[in-house]
Amino acid sequence: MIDRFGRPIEDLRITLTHVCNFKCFFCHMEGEGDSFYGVSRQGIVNVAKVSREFGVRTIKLTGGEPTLRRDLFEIIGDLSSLGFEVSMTTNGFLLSDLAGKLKEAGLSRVNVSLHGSDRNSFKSITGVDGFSKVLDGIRNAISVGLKPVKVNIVVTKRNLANVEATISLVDSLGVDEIHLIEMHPVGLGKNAFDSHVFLYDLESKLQKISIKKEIRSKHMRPRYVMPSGMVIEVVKPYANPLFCAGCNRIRLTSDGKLKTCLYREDRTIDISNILDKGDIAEPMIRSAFEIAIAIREPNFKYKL
Ligand SMILES: Nc1nc2c(ncn2[C@@H]2O[C@H](COP(=O)(O)OP(=O)(O)OP(=O)(O)O)[C@@H](O)[C@H]2O)c(=O)[nH]1
Ligand code: SF4
Ligand code: SF4
Repeated sequence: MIDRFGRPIEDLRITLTHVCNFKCFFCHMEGEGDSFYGVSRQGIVNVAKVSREFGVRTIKLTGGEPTLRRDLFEIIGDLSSLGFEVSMTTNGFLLSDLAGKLKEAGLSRVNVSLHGSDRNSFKSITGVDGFSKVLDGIRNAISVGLKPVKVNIVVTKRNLANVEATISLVDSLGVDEIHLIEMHPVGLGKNAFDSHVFLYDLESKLQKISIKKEIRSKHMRPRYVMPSGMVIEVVKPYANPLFCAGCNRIRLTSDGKLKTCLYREDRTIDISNILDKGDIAEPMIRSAFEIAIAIREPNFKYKL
């Protein structure tokens, strides 16, 4: 089903928890408030089932750090048996132990964040001495057959100087794709732009060394195919009307709201009280989806 701006809803992004074992200075917590533990397993299943009727086919699990959610394997199992492609975005700290079990549970693919090319740069951004553990996690994700394995690099003034080294390192690990991400100036108050970097310069370098350019329908993201075959996707989500024009997602927040846009607190529908309430849950969730599609709009728009 499409919204008033011709955009289908195909992807459900679920915040499983706000708990995290890292302290990245740019963390936007999916633009949500302070609820720590996400909605119940049954509530998630109910929302997912209804979302299928509206066209959702893929589910992204996020946080906080989703691997800290105790019933993660059960939730992945439920969602993949409903026929969804289930992927997860993680900081990778626990992946060296968990990748095999996640794959067995039904996870298709994984995005792992790696914001530095060495122990110190990694620690200065995440607040945790976890560089080699995350590298092990990435290697393990590849070896158990999660595919594609993508690595997220949020580019800021703190790591700009070693982004190219991080890209080379990631390429040498055999990763399928990199997301080069422009920092969201969200939730950082008046310091929001202190560390912000535009990606134009990096992108023009990629353009020169790539062997092919593609545009992904999701968020109209440009993708550059490197000589090794690895793809680098440039994610410029802020003040980018093209990005919003290709937005195909809806969110379930950790406190049980359907959220139509990352940036819009006023475009949410609170379904926390009915999410797992037996027979009334599904019809009520269905109405919430209808409302969500009716009020959904691109956050950044061209003014013609
Ligand atoms: N504005 C905005 N930014 C988003 C949205 N979804 C993802 N992003 C940005 O994209 C980055 C990468 O997100 P991921 O969760 O790793 O991946 P994904 O965007 O779901 O994409 P795939 O896994 O490639 O399908 C995030 O850190 C955000 O900066 C969205 O709906 N709106
Ligand atoms: S790992 Fe993700 S959720 Fe955790 S602090 Fe960093 S950006 Fe936030
Ligand atoms: S409409 Fe909102 S959620 Fe969608 S891409 Fe734009 S800012 Fe992100």
